Amino acid sequence: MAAGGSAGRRARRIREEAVRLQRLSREAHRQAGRWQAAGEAERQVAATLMALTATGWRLLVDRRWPGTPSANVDMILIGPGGVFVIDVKRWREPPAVVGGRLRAGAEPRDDEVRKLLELTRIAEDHAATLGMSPIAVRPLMIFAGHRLDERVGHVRLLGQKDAVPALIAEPDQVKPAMVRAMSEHLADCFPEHDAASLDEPEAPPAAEPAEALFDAEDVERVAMESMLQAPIERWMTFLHPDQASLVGRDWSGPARISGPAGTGKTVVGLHRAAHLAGRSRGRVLYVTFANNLPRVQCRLFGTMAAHFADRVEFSSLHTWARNFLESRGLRLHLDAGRADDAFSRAWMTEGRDSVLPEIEPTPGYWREEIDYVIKGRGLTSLEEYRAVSRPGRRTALRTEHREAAWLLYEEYELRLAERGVCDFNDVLLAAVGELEARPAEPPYAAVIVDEVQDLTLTGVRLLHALAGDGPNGLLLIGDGQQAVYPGGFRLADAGVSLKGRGAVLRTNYRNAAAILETALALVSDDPFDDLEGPSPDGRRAVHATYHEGRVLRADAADLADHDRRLIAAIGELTAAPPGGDGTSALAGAAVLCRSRRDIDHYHRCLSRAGIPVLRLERYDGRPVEAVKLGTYRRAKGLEFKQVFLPRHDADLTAASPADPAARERSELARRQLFVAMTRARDLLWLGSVAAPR
Ligand SMILES: Nc1ncnc2c1ncn2[C@@H]1O[C@H](COP(=O)(O)OP(=O)(O)OP(=O)(O)O)[C@@H](O)[C@H]1O
Repeated sequence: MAAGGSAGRRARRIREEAVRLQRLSREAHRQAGRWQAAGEAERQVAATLMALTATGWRLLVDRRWPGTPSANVDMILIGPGGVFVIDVKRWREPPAVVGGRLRAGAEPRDDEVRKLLELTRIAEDHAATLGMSPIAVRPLMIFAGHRLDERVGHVRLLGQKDAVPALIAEPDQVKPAMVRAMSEHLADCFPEHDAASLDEPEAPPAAEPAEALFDAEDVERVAMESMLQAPIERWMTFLHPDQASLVGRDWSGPARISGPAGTGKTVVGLHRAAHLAGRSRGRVLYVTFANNLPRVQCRLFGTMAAHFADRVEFSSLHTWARNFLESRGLRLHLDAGRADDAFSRAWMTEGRDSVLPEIEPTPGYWREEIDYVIKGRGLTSLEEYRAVSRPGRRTALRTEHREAAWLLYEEYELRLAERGVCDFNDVLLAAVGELEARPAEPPYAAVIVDEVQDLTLTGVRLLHALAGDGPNGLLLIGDGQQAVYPGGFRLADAGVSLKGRGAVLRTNYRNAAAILETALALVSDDPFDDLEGPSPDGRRAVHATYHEGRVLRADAADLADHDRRLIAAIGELTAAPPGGDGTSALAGAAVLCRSRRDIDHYHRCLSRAGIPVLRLERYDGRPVEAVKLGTYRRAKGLEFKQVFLPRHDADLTAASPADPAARERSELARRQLFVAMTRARDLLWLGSVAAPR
């Protein structure tokens, strides 16, 4: 059957549905005549909304405001699009939003907005006990006799005729069973208001309204628009009650959410960003270390809370710092390539022939010492460096090693200066300095930091300076077991005091049980640093919820055999039937590699086999008919249905306990592999090449 034929049928169905809804609203208006206490405006609005009950919505009318003797809430509407706390207005003057404030003609109506927000908060708290995220509970004012579709802050303002089309256009977020459970729950929490209820005994039917309560064409238009849109990724309205309570919790100062991989930390962070945006006038900053993650998170956030999309800023830490400096007229010449060159030269003159190779011959180790310990902590003198403890680094350094590392650092700085360039740490250090001298204006209402374990101490200091110690200002989300960079600090070093404001999530929602077990077994003996203190080993209490899935191992004789098997395994996906969103299984697949060299190699292999590839640098979370390709580090915070890890064990060497630097290296390699493994939901493919005899 031609596509046009089925689209035509769907369009006809939409038109019939719109006309049916309109007919139902007239019917409902007659029934609303029984609702004696209400005025005609409420009756008309109730009738308008009652038409939606034919499509799975439920309407509670004139309910008591819990805890008050006589205050009421006009309506609560519960449906696939969420929960709406509704205030009906009958203003003679047209409503208008001027300078972000609601007015009736010239008169400000801030109190009415405030009252509705207060009521919405109560509804949020009640909805959260069933696990509904506060962002799915929305305040709505409906204006009888006026046409508009605007917002004042979090509150949506709709004309009576605009309400049904707008509500139908809301993406489906709540399943029918949950609509039923939620409406029964809210009906208990908001009891019927004294005399008035839709179930009152029969009264004379109200006269037919002079004109239709809404236009069938409007409903038809939005339904058509949503049909034509790309499939909207389902987002989560329902959280586990533990997660929901974290989203709405009031913290008196900086707080932390931790928990093993896949336990919904980011989901809580995103819902909390929306929640805080709804409760404050300022902007919320959502920061991560990785460069590509903000793009993915921003898109996800846009689908789950479009009404706050312009209030939450997603950025990587370095991009934020550079933009901030630029906004202050400060331009640093960041050049990672020339900084690498400066370090290589410094190593030749001050490192290679020093005492440092006794401890660790690879220059990369000492570059990390500078990046994460010396500059990463913002140390400014050898005295400080001599005294500092180095959490996360296993190798103990004696005084002569610290002196040699400091000399190497000074040489590196000199070479950077000669070249007129700076490195990433310089950007953060400059931003901290600038922020301390002249605080951000306007300040953010809140700063949420995801994957905090990958930041340096300077990075955390910067964000702490930005958010301050105020209530709900700073939220740090992360998991030390997933650190893919060498550590180097504790939160206390950054002056961040959590004072018990922390929560640990323990239910994994992402990985099939077999995948989670394999990943946890890899790191179970490795101690790790969790920003607040060390953890003696990697065994952690975590419950799997998702059981369908498997781990496939391909033990190949040589690299050519290995790569053939990889391509064959990916090829099988292309043969699988398309998923519900119409994309093939390829869209959910990722090949993750240990190094950039491997990336180039596998890009060539995949392309030669005719398999489309999308590099993670360009991925924004949208389903694309291509295998995603990137390093373990780039895959931080992401997830895929199928994850392929070619030559996954090539870096996993057994380190002798007598060689702490080698131990540190192999622990880091295992943590990175652990992160890559825990990106997989349903299938984890582990390729190995047998060692030559
Ligand atoms: N209450 C829940 N019910 C069902 N699925 C959930 C729930 N909470 C989170 N998820 C899903 O679990 C997956 C992992 O969530 P998320 O990415 O937030 O975890 P995370 O702890 O940040 O993971 P990581 O630390 O590994 O990056 C996502 O697909 C998310 O949609």
